[in-house]
This record gives sequence, structure tokens and C-alpha cells, in this order.
Amino acid sequence: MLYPALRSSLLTMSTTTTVLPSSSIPLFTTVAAFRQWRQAARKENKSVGFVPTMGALHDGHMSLVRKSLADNDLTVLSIFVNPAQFAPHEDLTTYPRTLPRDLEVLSAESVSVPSTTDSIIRTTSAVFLPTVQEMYPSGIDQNVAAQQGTFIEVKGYSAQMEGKTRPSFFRGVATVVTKLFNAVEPDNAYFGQKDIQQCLIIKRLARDILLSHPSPHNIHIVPTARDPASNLALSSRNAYLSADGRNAAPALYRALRVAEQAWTDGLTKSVCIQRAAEVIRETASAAANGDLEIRLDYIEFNDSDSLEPLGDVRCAEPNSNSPPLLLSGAMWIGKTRLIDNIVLGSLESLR
Ligand SMILES: Nc1ncnc2c1ncn2[C@@H]1O[C@H](COP(=O)(O)OP(=O)(O)OP(=O)(O)O)[C@@H](O)[C@H]1O
Ligand SMILES: CC(C)(CO)[C@@H](O)C(=O)[O-]
Ligand code: BAL
Repeated sequence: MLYPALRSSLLTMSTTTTVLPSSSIPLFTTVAAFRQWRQAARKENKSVGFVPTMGALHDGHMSLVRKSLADNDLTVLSIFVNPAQFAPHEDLTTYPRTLPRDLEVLSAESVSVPSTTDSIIRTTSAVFLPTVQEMYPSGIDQNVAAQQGTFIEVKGYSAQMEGKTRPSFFRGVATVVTKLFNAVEPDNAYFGQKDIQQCLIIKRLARDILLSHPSPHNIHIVPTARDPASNLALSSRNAYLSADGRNAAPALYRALRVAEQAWTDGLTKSVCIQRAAEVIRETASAAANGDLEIRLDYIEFNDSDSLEPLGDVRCAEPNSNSPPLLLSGAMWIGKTRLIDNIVLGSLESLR
């Protein structure tokens, strides 16, 4: 427990600018108020784990929270729908915003960790809910050409894979994550494998700018949480799907698994991708009867170090020095774009 007096005064301070739902977890909307909480944690020598999110929490987010609760004395989760990572034609305005429910879900989550005498129950210690003005003091225009102020670009890693369809996406992510890291100064940070390119870009960013809080090796990649019945990767954007869309959505992971099998059978990359594309085509033609438009955006194999696509090669003998391969893809279900991936190798060896 952090100084109760400080906690309650911070709670009051943090609620002066925005009307927030009531919550058993302290909520902070300003960097200044949050920094006082962080300072108190540092004085108490408590380790701080950080889970950045855009809200609309689901069990994928909660798997990151549980890992952070298990690893750290204190856990902070942020909810911020970051305008800079949405292109002007994307879904910033309709992105699901479910704060009251998010806070309920978070309050209910706990992890029991062994202690010298008994066990300790840990719950989330703070939620950081900054406003757009707080995160972008120079303002933020979704049109990159009109932007003013400071932005972070991770060059050479942001144009492949997701960057082909979303060219400014990682600039927006790298910028906001740098700001969040500066505000929170976590010892450990947790990101989901579902957004694998994001994880690797953030690790690279931390290495390149010599970040200490968190240090690159304290940026952890947590495996993708899936719907147990269909294997669909959990995602906030699944909320956009109709019942028919929901039935079709697991095809992306099925397609990736087909490509993975073809790869381990020794077929060339292009054949693996064709086989995966066939799975999506079959799903699309079945769904077309119900008027739902389904389209593959891409399936690709990339080197996890350089993020460059593989040439049209076959699976080589695994070499203990070679970095894992990324097999990833995206598909459109109507206006909803879903992503997924398989890491061919161990998550722990991703740099
Ligand atoms: N199924 C999942 N398993 C593990 N981590 C996940 C999963 N889905 C999202 N995350 C992670 O949660 C963090 C916050 O993600 P975010 O709030 O954007 O949710 P999301 O479900 O990825 O949303 P979107 O539908 O917009 O992609 C990110 O690190 C993301 O990779
Ligand atoms: C990391 C992140 C919170 C930055 O806005 C976002 O891209 C996400 O939720 O994956
Ligand atoms: N989880 C990635 C956030 C986005 O697609 O904007």
C-alpha cells in the first residue's frame, strides 16, 4: 500500500479535469500527478511493471496484467487511444471505449505470489488515463504532413509487414510509447505477441535511445491469448464483427497454421503463402453468400532481426544462431482489419 494520505490526495488531484468512473484503483489523468505516485513507489523501493493499452480490455490484455502482477511489486496500466497511430481514414472515432467496464475488469484481477511467510495477493496499483492534450502538448494532427512537434521514427523497421498498409502507424506507436515510458519509468513493460512487429520495434527503440526504464531486455513479449473454441486471437477490434464476421475471423490463424505446416514440410515460401491464401479464399467465397466481403491483406515470412521478407526459399536446417522467423498476416472482414502471427522459434530469443 502506498502512503494512504498521498494516495487519496492524488486521487482527488487526478479527477479534477475529467469526470471519471469510480474505481478502487487510483486513477491519474496527468503526468504530474502520476509522477508523484511513481516517486513514492521509488522511495518505497517497489518494482513497477507497466502494461500500455488502448482500453476495451479483454483477456489478452489481462494476460499481460497477470504477468506484470506476478513479476513486479506494483503494476500500472495505461489506457490511451493514441490519435497519432491512426491514419485519417482509420477508426479513431469509432474505436471501442469502455472505461467503466475496463476498470471493473481490472479491479477484479488479482495474482497470488508466494512470500517468505505466506502469500501476497497483488492487484493493479494505478491506472494512467492521460488526455490527448497531456500526451501531445504541441497538439496532434492525424495527417503526418500537418504535424508539428516531436515524433519518434524507428527507421528501417516500420515499412514492412503492418507498415505496408499502415505507413505512419509505427511512427505514432513509437512516439506515444516513448512518452508513456518517460511518464511511467517502469522497471518492466509488457506487450502482446499479437502485435509482434510493435514488440520488436519497441525493443529496438529502447536499444537505440539507450533507454533505462525499461531497459530493452525488460520489455517482455507475452504470447497471444486466443478464444479457446476457435483460436481467434483476442483483439479489441473483434467487437466490430457481426456474427458472420466472427465465424469467418478464425480463418486467419488457420491460414497461418497451414503456411507453417507447408514450411515445415519443406515447401518454398511462395507455395506456403499460396496455400494460406487458399484458406482465406475458401472462407471468403463461403461468406460471400451472406454478403460479407472478406479479403486477405497479406501473409508473409520475415526475418525477426531485420524484418525483411524472406526470399522464395525453403526451410533451412535450424541453426542455433539464426533468429526466429515471423509468419504473419492480416485480413479484412468487411471494414474490420485483423492481424495475427506465428513465431517460428522461441519468443524468448526475439531481440
Ligand atoms: N490476444 C492478445 N494476446 C496477448 N496480448 C494482446 C492480445 N491482444 C492485444 N494484446 C496486447 O495488449 C496491448 C494493448 O493492445 P490494444 O489495447 O491495442 O488491444 P488490441 O486488442 O491489440 O486492439 P486492436 O484490436 O486495436 O489491435 C498490446 O501490447 C497488445 O499486443
Ligand atoms: C502500445 C499501444 C498502447 C500504443 O498506443 C498500442 O499500439 C497497443 O495497444 O498495442
Ligand atoms: N494493438 C495495435 C493497436 C492498433 O492497431 O492501433
